[in-house]
Amino acid sequence: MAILEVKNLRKAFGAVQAVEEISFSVESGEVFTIIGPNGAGKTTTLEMIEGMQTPDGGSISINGMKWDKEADRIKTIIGVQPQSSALFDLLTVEENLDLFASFYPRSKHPSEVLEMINLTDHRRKNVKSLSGGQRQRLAIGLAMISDPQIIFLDEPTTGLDPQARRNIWDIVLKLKELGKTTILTTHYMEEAEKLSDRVCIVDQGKVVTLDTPANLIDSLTKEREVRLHFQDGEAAALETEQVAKNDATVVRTELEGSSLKLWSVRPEETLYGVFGFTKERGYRVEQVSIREMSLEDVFIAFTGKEWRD
Ligand SMILES: Nc1ncnc2c1ncn2[C@@H]1O[C@H](COP(=O)(O)OP(=O)(O)OP(=O)(O)O)[C@@H](O)[C@H]1O
Repeated sequence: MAILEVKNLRKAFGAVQAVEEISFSVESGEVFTIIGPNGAGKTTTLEMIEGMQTPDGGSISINGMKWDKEADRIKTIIGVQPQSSALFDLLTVEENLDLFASFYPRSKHPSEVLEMINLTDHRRKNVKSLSGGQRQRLAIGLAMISDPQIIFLDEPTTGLDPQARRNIWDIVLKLKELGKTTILTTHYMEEAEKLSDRVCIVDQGKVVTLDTPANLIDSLTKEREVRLHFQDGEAAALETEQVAKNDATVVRTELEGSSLKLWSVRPEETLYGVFGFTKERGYRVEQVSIREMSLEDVFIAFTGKEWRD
């Protein structure tokens, strides 16, 4: 069942069309990730769904409810961690959670949230003494305190080191186990690929593609890059390139010194052929790799833009 439905969403700031045409629906229990270049309209889209910006056009339905009619009820089922969170620096972690819990008629017990965000041992620390990753985990905890069904996380891992990022991934996975729906934006492809049930790529205020990470990767060309490095130098690589060029599975080749790159539609078959030849000649190949396509390749293919990490 779709818990969130967004149709033909539009928003301009003066002459800037931040969101031009965004439509998607999110199923209950999904981790749904929006990625896109800087200024693509991700935050504006999230803020409209969260009720913080009014769309110029289009519709938003959250569990069948609309902002103009049932704002109070919508607020009880969503939790928001904005890109820059306002935490009370002079209060402790636990006091921040207690305070936010007091805003809601029903909330989770702060100790339960502390466990989920792995801050139980730090609960008596002042927020100002927390690390960046701990602050971000607390911000997510505050979004979770009302036990919402849908949680919005806007770039929760930006600027964090790899370990702190992984700690946040653990929280997203725990939320999924609890059957919550998570709407995420991120600048890290690895994160989108690892956590998301579906990924929506937006560019210039429009959805350019939307599917599971695996389907998006499969939708790319079937060519894979095969790399070989020859111990016997350039001549061996050159000779092998000539043979590979006549192989029907090889689409194109590139030679760089003793390294040979082959783009193949059936890498395994290509390698059988190549190794048949190198064995016959007694050439030694010291490194072989097949580069798999990633979400980053999908991003580049659909937006024509390089990804920045
Ligand atoms: N309040 C505002 N006033 C004027 N322009 C705005 C405002 N908010 C966003 N914009 C513009 O709208 C466009 C989309 O911005 P938005 O923040 O939604 O993009 P984003 O995809 O979230 O970018 P980033 O990845 O950098 O966070 C940008 O050109 C931005 O400068």
